Amino acid sequence: MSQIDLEQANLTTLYDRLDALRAEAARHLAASHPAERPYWAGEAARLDAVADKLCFGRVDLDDGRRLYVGRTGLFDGDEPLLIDWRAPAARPFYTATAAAREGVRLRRRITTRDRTVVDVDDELLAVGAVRGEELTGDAALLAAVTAERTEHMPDVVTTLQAEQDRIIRDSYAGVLVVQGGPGTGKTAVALHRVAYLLYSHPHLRTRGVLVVGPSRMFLEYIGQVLPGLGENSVVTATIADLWPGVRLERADTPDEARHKGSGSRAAELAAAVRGRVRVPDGPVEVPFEQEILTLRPTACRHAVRRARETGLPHNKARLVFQREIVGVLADDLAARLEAVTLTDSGEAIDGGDPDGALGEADLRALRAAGVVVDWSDTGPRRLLDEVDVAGLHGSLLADPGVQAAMDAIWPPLSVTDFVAGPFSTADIPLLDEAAALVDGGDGTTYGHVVVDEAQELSEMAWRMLMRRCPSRSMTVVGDLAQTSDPAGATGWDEVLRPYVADRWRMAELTVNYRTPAEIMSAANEMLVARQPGLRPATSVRSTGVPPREVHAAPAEVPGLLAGLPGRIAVIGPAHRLAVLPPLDAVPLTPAQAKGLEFDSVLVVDPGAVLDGSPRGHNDLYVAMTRATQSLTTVHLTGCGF
Ligand SMILES: Nc1ncnc2c1ncn2[C@@H]1O[C@H](COP(=O)(O)OP(=O)(O)OP(=O)(O)O)[C@@H](O)[C@H]1O
Repeated sequence: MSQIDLEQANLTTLYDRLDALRAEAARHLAASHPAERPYWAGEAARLDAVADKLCFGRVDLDDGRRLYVGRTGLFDGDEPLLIDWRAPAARPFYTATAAAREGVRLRRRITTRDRTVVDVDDELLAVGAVRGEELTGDAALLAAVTAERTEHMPDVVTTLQAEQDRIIRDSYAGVLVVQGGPGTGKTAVALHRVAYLLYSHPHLRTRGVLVVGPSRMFLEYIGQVLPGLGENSVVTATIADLWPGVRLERADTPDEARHKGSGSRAAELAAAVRGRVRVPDGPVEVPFEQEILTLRPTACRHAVRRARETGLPHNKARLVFQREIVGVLADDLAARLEAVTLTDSGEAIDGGDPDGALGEADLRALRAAGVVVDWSDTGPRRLLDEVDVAGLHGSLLADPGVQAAMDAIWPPLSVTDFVAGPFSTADIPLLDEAAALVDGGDGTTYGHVVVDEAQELSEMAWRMLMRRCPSRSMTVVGDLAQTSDPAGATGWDEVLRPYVADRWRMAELTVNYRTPAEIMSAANEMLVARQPGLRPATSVRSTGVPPREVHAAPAEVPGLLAGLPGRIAVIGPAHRLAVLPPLDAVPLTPAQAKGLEFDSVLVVDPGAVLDGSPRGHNDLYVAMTRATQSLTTVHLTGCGF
């Protein structure tokens, strides 16, 4: 029996088992109690998702055991048929090398199409040269990285590399920063890490995981990775998506973006909200029913202090303030009601009975104030018991005159009192900050947050994300050399320290799986000239084809696309893209191209990209490093720029 036949027999057993589980899930879905159906629907979707490339690896161990590794765990009774790639037992499949074998004698990569084994690729680790921590599975990896790109990012679970695996399985606690050059798999690693964390920390399924990306297009591009790994419960969003319902109608200048993104806006907003509480200089007269009550500044100050001590957002602390003020007014009112009825010496006046019982007028006043009066009780008594006082509080609170007096001191506020439209993206964190100060926001939080292209986030955007992640369990993915937002990050420590002190750690990725060496070297040369000290990532392959540089009129650009391989992007400043004729390619600005990749890339007017913003060199670097096969830079001619 050939090795392929042998693996085919095993694969058939695995699919039989999977089919049995799918049939069981379908049966439960049809027959179970409605409350249980969402679970079975999720399980059925998960089992469907893992069916493609169900099993992709095998390790033979020194102790004679043979383990198959795949997208999910499958068992025959207690006997493991297939180990989930996230299980500890599967780890050596990714990390074992000839130098550190971890008990692995042989690693086999199994390539399947539909339910058929088409290839097996063996690495014998027990013998052979010791090469340190080399890339594993070269043939499978090269096939993966040279494959033509589609509009969706593929998962790379079959060819994860050791340096990536270490990051994926890193501890859940604290903030892990994954820094690495373009194409080093930061996004891929972050998404596989989410799948791993959901597997190893099931409580995250209820607490939720949020993945934040730079654009909707990017989120669509990565959108199939987690479902393909059987994980359907993760929320993906841009910063703007986290504040739904706002129309983004303006673009900021770099200076405006920097200003709006600066952390000092937080203190300013806090001061502005605080400043809306105004204690009066002198006594305030408060009309209530037939009475004019008095509020003194000391009482107001005391109430304000009590409200502030709670630390609640403005509109919630307002209720505490009101309770305090109403307490003061109620005392004032009670004293007056008593005074109407009895003098200090206990004499009845103003219609009261000599025995101290209430007169008709008093009873009417009390009833108007919402105080419950026991009509059968005519003997002397304290006028207001606890129930009366509560009733009085309610009446005072509901009274428009009292409300107006309190609102003049501690008004109800709304977010738009502080951040006004038309809004830009940089206003979103300001709106969120204002909401946190005014009413506490919607309070949605997650158990783990992944931030992709994290170098782009302003200090205000970080505040917004930290509010959604009280556990501070985060995976932060980025490349400081690709920062293009004027308010973006220049160092991870300065970004994270305010929130987690030194509870953050950095892992680096060093191998570029996307961009061939020839393109990478041109991009690095361009960047290093403007930003010395950059440590370029090593490309995993070279194509022998250097980037092309051409001069062409806009009308000639479509002709430049002819013969380019695969999916093509044309990347340039918006006003340059606007002068091009319709193209059979995806037109993108460098900001829109963030995180995406294409087989072929045409960068239009690199000079204009460089001059387009203070971080133009980072934009050009991003544009050049999107290509997996071919890069052309086009200097536009004949259009009077
Ligand atoms: N282990 C791997 N096996 C196969 N392909 C891989 C592997 N790691 C990464 N890749 C591929 O390399 C490409 C780049 O990955 P990814 O987009 O995650 O990089 P990145 O570091 O986020 O890039 P950038 O910062 O430039 O956006 C993707 O096509 C990804 O599928």
